[in-house]
Amino acid sequence: MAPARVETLSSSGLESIPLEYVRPVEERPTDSVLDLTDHGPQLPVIDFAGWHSGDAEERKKIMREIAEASQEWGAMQLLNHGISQSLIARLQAAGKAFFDLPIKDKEKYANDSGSGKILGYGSKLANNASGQLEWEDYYFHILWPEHKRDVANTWPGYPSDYEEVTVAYGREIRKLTAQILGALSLELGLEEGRMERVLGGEELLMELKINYYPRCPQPELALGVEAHTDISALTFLLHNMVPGLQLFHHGKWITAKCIPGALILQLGDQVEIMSNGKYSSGLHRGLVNKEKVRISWAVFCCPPKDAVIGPMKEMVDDQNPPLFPARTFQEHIDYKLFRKNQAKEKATN
Ligand SMILES: Oc1cc(O)c2c(c1)O[C@H](c1ccc(O)c(O)c1)[C@@H](O)[C@H]2O
Ligand SMILES: O=C(O)CCC(=O)C(=O)O
Repeated sequence: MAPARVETLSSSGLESIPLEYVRPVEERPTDSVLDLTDHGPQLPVIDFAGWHSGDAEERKKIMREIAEASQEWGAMQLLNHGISQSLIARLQAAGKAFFDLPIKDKEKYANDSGSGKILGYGSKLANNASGQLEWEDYYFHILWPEHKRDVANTWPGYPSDYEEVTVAYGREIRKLTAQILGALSLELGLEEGRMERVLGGEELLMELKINYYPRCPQPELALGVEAHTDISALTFLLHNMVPGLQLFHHGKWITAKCIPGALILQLGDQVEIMSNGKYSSGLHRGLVNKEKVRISWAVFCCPPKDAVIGPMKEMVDDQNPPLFPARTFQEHIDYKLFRKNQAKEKATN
């Protein structure tokens, strides 16, 4: 049976959400997500404008800021990242046009996430004992490299420019990925191309997940995405200027400000593992609200599934023993997304 779409629930006019969406008390959002008046700590904002200026000092300053944000927050907002705002606007218009289709048309692209087939249109299935669900529907497909994307069978066929704009956006994100991995490598005292090579070089994989968070009648009880760290190496995130992303920082959930033109960069587990904990994979979650639909576009940059990722040898010595076991990316996915071999992992970690 096809899982219930959150959009169907939302548009049915119900006043209270089904029990599966009610989070345990300790997970519920306590602060109002729309209260952005707090003058407390905020996600670092890094201006990338000087990166291409040819000024070596300017580039060093940006690299330092990226490394500091990666240690302190595991996330940052990037301004003047080099991706044109018109391309971003077209990408977002295409994704929104797809989700604006009637549900029956989107169902033609439905995935089978219960069998581990997550490509296509889907909604989260419970993968834990408590059976908790997230208040979102999504579309998930491979973006890069070209030979791994099956546009005809796994990408939205509507709107007609979806493929053109999404491919163009993927190309830009791939360039930015190389720049960020270069900065992170140099800041660890490594050669610029080191981390990109470990992550597969030309075979580095990028996946796009469009998160669609319908209006929720009881946002104080639900979560759009539950608290997690990304399994990827890097995640680049765009959104439709509706607040909702929260980062866990020094024991507190901080709502990311919506900054026009900014791209949010989230560090994932693979970078934390490779750097042996020098960089951190930021814990984050997504809230929902009563008034507005929220949409976000996450590009997950990952190693190929069979790549074995562990702490890089330069990061390990007598004073810095390995903090993580080496394992294939597929093993990491199975453990974190599908909770396979959990008992074994618990016993060995
Ligand atoms: O490469 C990644 C990195 C991630 O951080 C995630 C991902 C893939 O996929 C998750 C996902 C997508 C679709 C589903 O049906 C899932 O059960 C999980 C995604 O949410 C994310 O954490
Ligand atoms: O929508 C967001 O802001 C966060 C999305 C996210 O964390 C995810 O898709 O893994």
